[in-house]
Amino acid sequence: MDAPLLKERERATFNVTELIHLLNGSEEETKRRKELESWLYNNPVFRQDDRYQISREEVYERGLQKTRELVNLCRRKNIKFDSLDFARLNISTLEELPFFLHVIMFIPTIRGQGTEEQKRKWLPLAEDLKILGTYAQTELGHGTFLRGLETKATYDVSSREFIVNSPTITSMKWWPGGLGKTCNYAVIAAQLYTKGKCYGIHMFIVQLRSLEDHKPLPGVTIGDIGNKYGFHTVDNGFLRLDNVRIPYENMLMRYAKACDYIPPVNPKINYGTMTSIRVDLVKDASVILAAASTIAIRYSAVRHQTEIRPGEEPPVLDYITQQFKLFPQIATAIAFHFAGDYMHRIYDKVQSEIFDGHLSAITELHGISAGLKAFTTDTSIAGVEICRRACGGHGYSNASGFQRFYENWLGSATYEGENTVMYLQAARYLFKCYDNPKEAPETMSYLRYPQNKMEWNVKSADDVSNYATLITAFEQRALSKISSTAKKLKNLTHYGMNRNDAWNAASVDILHSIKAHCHYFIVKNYMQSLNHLKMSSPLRQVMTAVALLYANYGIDEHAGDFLESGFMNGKQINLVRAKILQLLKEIRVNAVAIVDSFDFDDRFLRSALGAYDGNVYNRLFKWAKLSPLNKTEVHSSYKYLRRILQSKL
Ligand SMILES: CCCCCCCC/C=C\CCCC(=O)SCCNC(=O)CCNC(=O)[C@H](O)C(C)(C)COP(=O)(O)OP(=O)(O)OC[C@H]1O[C@@H](n2cnc3c(N)ncnc32)[C@H](O)[C@@H]1OP(=O)(O)O
Ligand SMILES: Cc1cc2nc3c(=O)[nH]c(=O)nc-3n(C[C@H](O)[C@H](O)[C@H](O)COP(=O)(O)OP(=O)(O)OC[C@H]3O[C@@H](n4cnc5c(N)ncnc54)[C@H](O)[C@@H]3O)c2cc1C
Repeated sequence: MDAPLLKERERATFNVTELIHLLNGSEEETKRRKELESWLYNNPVFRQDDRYQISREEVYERGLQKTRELVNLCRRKNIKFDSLDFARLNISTLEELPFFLHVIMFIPTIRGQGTEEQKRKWLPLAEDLKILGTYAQTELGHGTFLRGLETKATYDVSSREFIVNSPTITSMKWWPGGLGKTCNYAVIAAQLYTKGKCYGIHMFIVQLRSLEDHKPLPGVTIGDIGNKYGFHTVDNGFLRLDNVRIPYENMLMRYAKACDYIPPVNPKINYGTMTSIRVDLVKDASVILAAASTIAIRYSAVRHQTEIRPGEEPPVLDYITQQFKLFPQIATAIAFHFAGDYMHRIYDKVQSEIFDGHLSAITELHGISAGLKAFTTDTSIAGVEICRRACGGHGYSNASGFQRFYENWLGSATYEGENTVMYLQAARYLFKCYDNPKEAPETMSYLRYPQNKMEWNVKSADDVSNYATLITAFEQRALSKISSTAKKLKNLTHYGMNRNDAWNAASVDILHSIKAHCHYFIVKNYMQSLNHLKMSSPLRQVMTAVALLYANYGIDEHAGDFLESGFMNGKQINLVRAKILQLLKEIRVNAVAIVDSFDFDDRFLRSALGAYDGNVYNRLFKWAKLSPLNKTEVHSSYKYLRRILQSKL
């Protein structure tokens, strides 16, 4: 163990194990998670970290090898795909496997939208991996605008079949994970046509490849869409269907019937699978940012550079600017951890209502999950990059471990709902509640009260250490944005603009409003979660400092909003900034211990900079020697170099 990290750990003022169990939910949860991880990481197939030295094809092949090992493990240990245990295993693999769409979207869509008969037929096949499916909704021409999707499923009454067709090049399915080479089935989103009338998007189970030799079936043109920023193990694919016939029973009909069409009670119930992933992405944002913070903090405690006082080369973690970069990332990761817990609670509650036939809450769930998905993924993507940059040159090396997180996580601003679109969807719900405050859910209860002007009763740095005053600050900032935007929308329509054009004209203000609302919700949920949790006083002192940092940092980051709302003045902003510096100093002694509490296995981080023992430089050198260029002392391309060296200019 590198001495600096040892010293850092000895200085901690709280019990790391207590925080590990708190973040995991309990000691039993911690034990179970570590047991699952050990099964995974003790398998050499999962220890391959030479992924940047092999080709895309080899990376894909490794992905299938890992899939095989994961599936065998699940079978040996009787771990079901819809279990919490599998979810833990999945995040430990960073869900990079070619078949993960099968688990996170194909099966859930059948489970959520199939009739009992359809579930009896398809779920055993899917859960036993007799078939491998993906979720094929996005097309070359449309990903966001689902009502604009062009794939057609036309009901042929005479044969009791659907004819599924890609009428144009833009109607080709494009992006679905595992579609290119892995999956032999898909749930296809298509416009349902019956008796000459279009009834909108419905989901259809379509076989794409032979179960005998995996060759594409007649009428199916299919393949990989090529290299991307990340998810190199995943064969995101394209699919063109040329009048492929499927049985009537292959349309998922829990909520709608095709023959003599019966519409779903709420047409958006077909969008339910996307909502479930958005809910997961909130917690994933916490995991990704916590992993990046772990790497950056441990490295910053080991990396000594330049001088504060002559003759002393301190760990870069002693620089206040380094603390100002990194400690808010730790705080954000914990804030999003609690937001993810909240999202899962709400999701489970609404899901049980839906299964009882009450669909009213799906709009609220959509409004909340769309906003938090956008807010937490945007923020965590930026946070990972802050962590990487804080590690200087070695942060730029693949040996740092950042690229694996960053390249996969970058996509979260786009997949499962492009973030701007998700913000605007959440805003649509927020402004509806603003106009009808009595219908506002608990997360928007502040809209119910008269918007009386308030001033922040803050006179000293101590006042910005009070959860209630901080929550009020974020509430007033959000209210100020929402009410001024609502006024703008009203004026636009008052002077003759129609509602849609007014919405578009005010959409930048609308974006600011929903982001302010999400920020308020995260702060409030974070602080209320800590208040409800039992913990020792040393740990509560640390967690309080981190939560206060999250809130005060948020005020400083958006000071203009808080001043514009008239709720705060310049003097109070300076009190906030003073508080931030005081909190950085307070957190410094525990920084390494806090990231130790995230409890990431080195084999998950795969980082020469963030390994638990802090043995950075030997790990960097060992990693560099793996470079394919170092297989020989003189590279075979020397022949070109020699000509360059011998050529005359
Ligand atoms: C690295 C570690 C972790 C990695 C983890 C990786 C996991 C995932 C990785 C990859 C998988 C990615 C899979 C995909 O990307 S699948 C495809 C995702 N696609 C989308 O999300 C499409 C986004 N577009 C839409 O959802 C819709 O087009 C829309 C933007 C919502 C608009 O829909 P529409 O035009 O029909 O609706 P309107 O705007 O006219 O009206 C909105 C009303 O509908 C209600 N609504 C909309 N969506 C929903 C929903 N999902 N649930 C419930 N209700 C919904 C909305 O509330 C409005 O209701 P109102 O009452 O106001 O009319
Ligand atoms: C890694 C990855 C994996 C994926 N996996 C799958 C999968 O398994 N299955 C699947 O079906 N799809 C998948 N997708 C596709 C993904 O869901 C879509 O790319 C996503 O929904 C965005 O749609 P789009 O590409 O059409 O973007 P667009 O909507 O075309 O976005 C382009 C720009 O237009 C803006 N814009 C669009 N509409 C509006 C609006 N109404 N108001 C304001 N601005 C707007 C957006 O903000 C954005 O800036 C995946 C994508 C990625 C990157």
